[in-house]
Amino acid sequence: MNNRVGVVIVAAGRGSRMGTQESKQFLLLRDKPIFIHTLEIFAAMPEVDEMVMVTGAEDVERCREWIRQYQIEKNVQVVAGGSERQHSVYHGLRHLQADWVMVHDGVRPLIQPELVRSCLEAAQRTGASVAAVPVKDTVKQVNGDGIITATPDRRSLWSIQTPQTFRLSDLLRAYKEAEQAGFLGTDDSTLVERLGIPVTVVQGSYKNIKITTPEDLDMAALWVKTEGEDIK
Ligand SMILES: Nc1ccn([C@@H]2O[C@H](COP(=O)(O)OP(=O)(O)OP(=O)(O)O)[C@@H](O)[C@H]2O)c(=O)n1
Ligand SMILES: C[C@](O)(CO)[C@H](O)COP(=O)(O)O
Repeated sequence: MNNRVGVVIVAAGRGSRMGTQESKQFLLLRDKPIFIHTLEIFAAMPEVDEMVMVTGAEDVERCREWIRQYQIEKNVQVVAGGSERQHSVYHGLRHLQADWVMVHDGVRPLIQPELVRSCLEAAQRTGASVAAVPVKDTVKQVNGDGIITATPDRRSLWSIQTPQTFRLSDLLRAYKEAEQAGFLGTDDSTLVERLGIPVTVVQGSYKNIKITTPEDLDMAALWVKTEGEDIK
């Protein structure tokens, strides 16, 4: 069966909104670097056949060392990324031979294996999937003068997370076409949507946060799995 699953973990950003000197993916969450929590979840899953981690060129060696130190269960290729998330993902994809690819942010360490499995199952059933949660707040569109111009119907709005799961061939084509068109998106799905491929939304978790600003790290520290205690 052609169902081999590859995972690309992107962790090549600078974390400018976190405001720390150290890139946020290397900050300690409880006792270990954020990205190690993320790798451990995917590496422990039998469904995952290949793993690639993308990081800054200057961080490749220390990431390999951390991966050895924390005895990550699977072989993880560590490769250099680019100046935008989109470039980093594209670099990572080129190192996979799998049939399916799950792209996940290294700074979403609270991902749970059950959600990863739901995303994979949905993608293999429908062709493509993203994890997402319904928006809880009222969302406004605001113009450059700070004036509200529209209030979209919240019932159709979802906050998009990762994992984002696709056929590797579709995602490579989406990335190639976006690059040729000079199109830059903030997630992987946007590039696949441009090809007219339907993408299924999988109900994610409000705890699957992207650690972006300092208060996110505080929340994650409260929620992170500790000995004998689950974060669900
Ligand atoms: N050139 C980049 C930019 C981002 N990412 C990764 O994409 C994920 C989501 O990006 P974001 O939270 O925006 O991270 P940063 O770009 O690091 O944050 P900021 O925008 O605050 O600088 C992170 O795991 C980040 O490391 C990446 O691999 N390569
Ligand atoms: C892919 C993503 O996690 C979906 O929410 C997100 O778009 C990437 O982070 P950024 O802050 O938009 O760069």
